[in-house]
Amino acid sequence: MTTAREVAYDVISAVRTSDAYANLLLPREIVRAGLTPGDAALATELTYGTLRRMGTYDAIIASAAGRPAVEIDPPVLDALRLGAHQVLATRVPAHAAVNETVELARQAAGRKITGFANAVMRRITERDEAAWLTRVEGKARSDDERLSIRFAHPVWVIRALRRALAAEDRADELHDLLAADNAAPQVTMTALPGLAEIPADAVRTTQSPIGFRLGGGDPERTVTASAGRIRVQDEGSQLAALALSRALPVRDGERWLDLCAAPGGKTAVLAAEAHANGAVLEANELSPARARLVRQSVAGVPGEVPVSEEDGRSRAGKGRYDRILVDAPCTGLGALRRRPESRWRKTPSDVPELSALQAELLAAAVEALAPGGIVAYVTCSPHLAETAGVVAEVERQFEGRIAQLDARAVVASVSVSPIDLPAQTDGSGRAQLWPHRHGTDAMSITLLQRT
Ligand SMILES: C[S@@+](CC[C@H](N)C(=O)[O-])C[C@H]1O[C@@H](n2cnc3c(N)ncnc32)[C@H](O)[C@@H]1O
Repeated sequence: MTTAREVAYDVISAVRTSDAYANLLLPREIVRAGLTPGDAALATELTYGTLRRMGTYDAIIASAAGRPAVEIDPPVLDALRLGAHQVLATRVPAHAAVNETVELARQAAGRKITGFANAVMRRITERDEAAWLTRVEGKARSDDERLSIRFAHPVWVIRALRRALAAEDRADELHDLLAADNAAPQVTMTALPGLAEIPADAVRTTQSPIGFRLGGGDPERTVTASAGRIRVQDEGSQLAALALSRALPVRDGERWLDLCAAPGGKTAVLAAEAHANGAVLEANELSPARARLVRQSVAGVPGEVPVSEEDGRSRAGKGRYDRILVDAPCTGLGALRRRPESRWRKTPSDVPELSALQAELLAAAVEALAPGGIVAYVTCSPHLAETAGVVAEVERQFEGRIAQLDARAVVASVSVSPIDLPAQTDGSGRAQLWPHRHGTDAMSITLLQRT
């Protein structure tokens, strides 16, 4: 029988050895192991917690082992990371965590490693997390490196997040943001507008008018029972889709396009909004496998949403549209809570490549707008190169032909209760959502209108 710890270990190993995504692999492994709901929750906490805080644990393990983490045999290091997480951040009894870790290390690397694994784990149990942090932070060479160890974010990500907060004069919120990135997000759901009701016993979200959280029970069961009209979706994604559909009153017969649609969460909201307001929606997704997810996502909405499988840069110009969503491929630095390993995988060199593609997708969308049409440029990254930088470049390209709408005012008008969206120091209308401030992914929303 496979235990919760073994499932967590296998997923953590697969993330390292085969670039697996924990959020996709873990649910499959939980089913395969036949874990009870309690053990499934434990496996999830252990996997996500260990992967998120890996940088911190590596510094602690290195100190306890007296050698850099990179010099430890990787399968053994994975076991120690999982062990450190249990000892320092969960209520798993220390002796159980030590024994299990030594056993995992033995299975991975043989008997000869048990003495080492045992010694490192015992040393880790000698201090609590706060004492370890004080000790390992003392070795940092800069303030950013200290933050990097304490909050388990790479230094370049910390700098990018600080700059994005400073762009709205809120750099003092950096610690809150980094802490929020390390907490498990609550499961938020959406009832597609006009097609499903928010359950009476649910807690409504305070910003999105179509969002809620279940008081208890299984979200998947609610989704299935609704025939796809209730979906799991971050509240920020709900606001981003509504910012486009509700920016201006909808005229009958408007044509809408979702240019980078998969897996289709925002497509489903747009499809429901289009259906309710007499507009027609088309969707597009480059990856055929992911385009299938988009088709599934709109299955619960009456009417047809054709889904093409093309490069958005050439697809956009095949029509004239009144509203286009460009929810562009991005670094995902705004969704670190959800994808625990991603912060360690992304590199600064991903940014220029992605921002070049983002600018091309946005330019193609602007080109395809009918007069008066609007494009919502959305990223689940707050990195300024992917947000303000891309928009500034496209504004230069289309000078005199596009105007920026006040996305902050639109999001505020959609929001159920007052929402804290400070002005951007660049004077733009961009709305930036944050995990620590809004409880959402860090979505950036810009609205551009063709004049
Ligand atoms: C951020 S995701 C979109 C999320 C989606 N809007 C949702 O809410 O579920 C970006 C998508 O763009 C797709 N993509 C990447 N390059 C593309 C391109 N050149 N043209 C169209 N889609 C692209 C990716 O496969 C990915 O599915």
